Order: sequence, then C-alpha cells, then structure tokens
Amino acid sequence: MWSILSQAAQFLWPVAITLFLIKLYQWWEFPHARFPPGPRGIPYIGSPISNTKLRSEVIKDMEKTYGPVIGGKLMGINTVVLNRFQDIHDAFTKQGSVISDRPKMHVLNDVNQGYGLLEKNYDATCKVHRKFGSSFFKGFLCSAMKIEDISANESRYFIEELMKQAPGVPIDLRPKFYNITANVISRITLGRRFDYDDPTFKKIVKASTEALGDAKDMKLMFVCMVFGVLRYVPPFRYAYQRYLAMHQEILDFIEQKIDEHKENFDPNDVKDFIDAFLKQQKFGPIKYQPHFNNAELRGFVKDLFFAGTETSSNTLSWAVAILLHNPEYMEKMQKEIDSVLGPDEPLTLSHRDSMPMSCAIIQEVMRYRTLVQLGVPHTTSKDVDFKQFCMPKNTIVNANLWAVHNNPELWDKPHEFNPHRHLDENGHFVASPYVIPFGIGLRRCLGERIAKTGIFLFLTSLLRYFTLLPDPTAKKLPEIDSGVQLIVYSPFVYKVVLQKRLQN
Ligand code: HEM
Repeated sequence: MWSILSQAAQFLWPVAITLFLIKLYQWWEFPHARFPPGPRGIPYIGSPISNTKLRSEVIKDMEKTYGPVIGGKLMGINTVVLNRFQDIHDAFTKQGSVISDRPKMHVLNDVNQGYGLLEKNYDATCKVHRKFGSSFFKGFLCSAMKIEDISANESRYFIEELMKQAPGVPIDLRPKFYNITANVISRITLGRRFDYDDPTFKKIVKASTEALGDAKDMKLMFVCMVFGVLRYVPPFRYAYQRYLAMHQEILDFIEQKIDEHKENFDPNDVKDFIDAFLKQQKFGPIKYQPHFNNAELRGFVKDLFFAGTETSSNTLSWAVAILLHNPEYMEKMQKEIDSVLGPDEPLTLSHRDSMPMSCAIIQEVMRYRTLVQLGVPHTTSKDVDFKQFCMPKNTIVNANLWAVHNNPELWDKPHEFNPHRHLDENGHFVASPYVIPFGIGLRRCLGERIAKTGIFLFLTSLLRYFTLLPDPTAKKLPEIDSGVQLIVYSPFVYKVVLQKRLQN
C-alpha cells in the first residue's frame, strides 16, 4: 500500500509543479497576440511601480520603449494605459459604449452593494442616472436652485470663518476647503448646508475625504482592495469593520433624509436633488421608474459627496501651494479681482468672463497638478479591437491624464507653471480641449460644472479678502513637486498665513 502511494507521489509531484508553472505562466503571459505591448513584470503582482516617482510619470516614460498604448498585468488583471489625448478620446468616446464599464472591487462594492453611479457598469441604470444628473446640475429639473448661487453663498460663510482666525497664526486651509465643498454638495443634494462644527456634518466630511479610514486604517484597506480576501483576516478585518461602519452611518443618515423628503414631498416644489429624484420615481416615464429606487438614490447621493469633496478641495489646496511659489500670479489675480469688483460688490460667476488671468491660473493649476492622474478605471465589456490591438473582455483601461497634461507636443515646457499659455495675444482666456482633469467621453465627470464654479468662486473670494503668505515656522515652501498618491493626488499638509486685505 505505502509503496503504491509513494510511487503515486513520485509521479504526482512533477505533475503538480508543472501545473503550477503553467498557471504561473498564464498569469504572466499576455492574454492575446495583439494585446498592447508593455512590461510583463513579476508573475501575479505585475509591473513593479515606483513609489518615489509618480505612477503616471513612470507609465509615460514606458512610452519610449512600448509606444503610447501600454499593456500589462496588475494583480493578474489585464490592464491597459492610454497615454495620448487622441487615444483616450477615441477609446472613451468613439468606442465608449464598450470601454465604459467599471472594474469590480469587493471592498468598495461591500459598501454600496452595487448601487450608486461611480462603480456601476455602463448599463441602462447608469445611462438614465447620468442623463438625470446632468440635467439636474444644468438646472433643468430644479430651476429654483442655482449652483453658482449656492457656491457664492458658501464662499461668504468661508470668508466669515477665515476672518475669525487669529492674525499671523499659520493655518491648514485643507479642512476649510473640505467643509465648503461638502456643504455645496449637501445644499444641492439634501437641500441644506451645515454649520462647520455640526457633528453629523463632520462625519459626512470624514467619510467623504478619508473614504478608506484614517492614515493607519488606510494602509490596511489599500492592501484589502488589492487582495479582497484579507478583509476577513485580522488586523485587516478590524480596519475593514471600521470602514464599513463609517460608511453605513452615512448611508443611514442619507436614508433618513430621503424619508424626511418623502414626508414633505411636493412635486410642484422641487428643492433639491433628492426631491428631483423622487419626482422621477413617482411621475417619471414608466419605463425609467425601475431605475429610480431608494437604494439607488442613497448610493447616488453618497457618490456625489465622495466624488465631489476631495477632488475640488484638493484642487484648491494645490492652487494655494502653487501661488505661494508664484506670488507674482497671486498679485496678478488680486489686481484683476480689484479691477473688476467694486469694494462692496458681491462676487458672482458672471464676473468670470471679465477675469481671464484668474481663469488661466485655474486652468493651469488643473493641468500642472493633475488631480486624478490615471483617471477612474474603465473596463471593456467585450473583446475590443482598438487601433492595431485587441483588449479582451474585462481589461482595465486607464487614461493617463497626467501624460496628456505633460506631453511636450501639446505644451511648451510642460514642467513649468505658466498660466500665459492659456491666454491669446489679446489677453483673452482660451479654454483648452487638452486640459482634461475631468476625463472625456461617456463616463466623464458629472460634477464638472459644480467643481469649476466652486473653485473659481472660492479661490477668487479667498484672494479678494486675503493675501496668502508662507508659514514662517516652516523650513521651506509647501512641496509642489510631490504629494500623496492615491486615486486623488493631493499635496502634503502645509500651513499658510492669511493677511487681511479687505474687511468682510
Ligand atoms: C476638480 C474637481 C474634480 C475632478 C478633477 C474630477 C475628476 C473626475 C474624473 C477624472 C472622473 C472619472 C471620469 C471617467 O471615468 O472617465 C470623475 C467622475 C465622476 N465625478 Fe468628478 N471630478 C471633480 C469634481 C466632482 C464633483 C464636484 C462632483 C459632484 C458633485 C463629481 C462627481 C463625479 C461623478 C458622479 C463621477 C462618476 C461618473 C460616472 O461614473 O459615470 N466630481 N470625476
């Protein structure tokens, strides 16, 4: 008996090792003869990605060896990165119907359970919700609520809050930026703003800006995102449970607000996003009604907080850091603001047309420090022929927005901060089609208008009332050549001194 078993074992070992090697090779091998070229990297793990250099910059550098469409495997998943504007445009617009799904990440899915827009495949509900959201943000479904008025109103609270700061004491503006951007979304979706120290509001802001938990939990959660099974194993499990509880609390809060809206619902008086959604639920075309259920509404509202708070506020944080390095542009902006506005005249969005330098500075900030460097990942919904390549079904497709913003064929000396590149010979602002921080195509950012309105009104208000000075206790100016690289690229924490120019 033993001798038979040992003979079988002698035979089985080489078979097992061969099978293992075949499996390993399959992880490593490219999935299709026409899969885009790129580094094969380590089996399973995929291409090693530098931690010291920007991921987007490393991938752009690979262009010299492999060309602008780069293929590889990350954690065993077929991944393609597009480095050129035209390729991103063609993939997400012309072939958008088959390259607009989203990859499934257990950790994110466990919170939203497939509801909400961000993680949805490009299915019927996604299309209906995008159409609804975009009409709503343009003001078509709720004429009483204007995004510019909401942002202008919030900027007054913002300035009032800053006026209370002790003179000369360095402060971190980032939490203030979180508050104002989250309050704009709150006013749009829930119909109300909060005091900045309201405990519920603080929880919303925390869940929206520390979506994976505090710094300690975030590291563990990042590992869980890649190796989903670890979320059941301590110490990852504890971080995961805290993460779920934090998000569940916000979802419950939104649910409670939806119930309150239902109680007071008047179809002739749509006051906010929830009301507009409920109106579609009750009175919209029958064929669309299944897409307008409560779980979707809850997920959609949560996504708006999540997608809108960290992005806009970090753009403002980069803007302030960059202006501290380039005080001549701060001065130009202030001169422009003073020349357009009388001392007591309220700032509105309509003033933007008379402020080309401010618009150029904001557009250059968005180019110079690309916020979502590799975009939000898309996936292919079937095998897709793209240029001379084939991207099999479920391939992750990333748009390297950073590479477009730093392409020397599009920009002269792209590594320099130069707002003048966005002004024509008459000093008029030129909106560039190649500045694409919001992505392009069928999944393009839904909040672009909200973001651009808020960033303009908040930054111009800030510079109208204050001159920003470096923190005298810091050894150097805020770092602008590197930052924290997660999905959003944010500056390291820094402080700034506010010197009053005007009284509120
Ligand atoms: C500077 C600020 C912002 C930047 C740079 C930004 C950038 C982006 C990017 C790159 C995407 C992915 C596009 C794609 O998949 O191809 C996206 C998606 C999205 N953004 Fe923004 N965003 C900003 C602000 C906002 C705001 C203020 C909101 C809402 C209040 C918002 C809501 C969304 C939503 C809902 C999506 C998902 C769209 C979908 O999956 O179909 N974003 N954003």
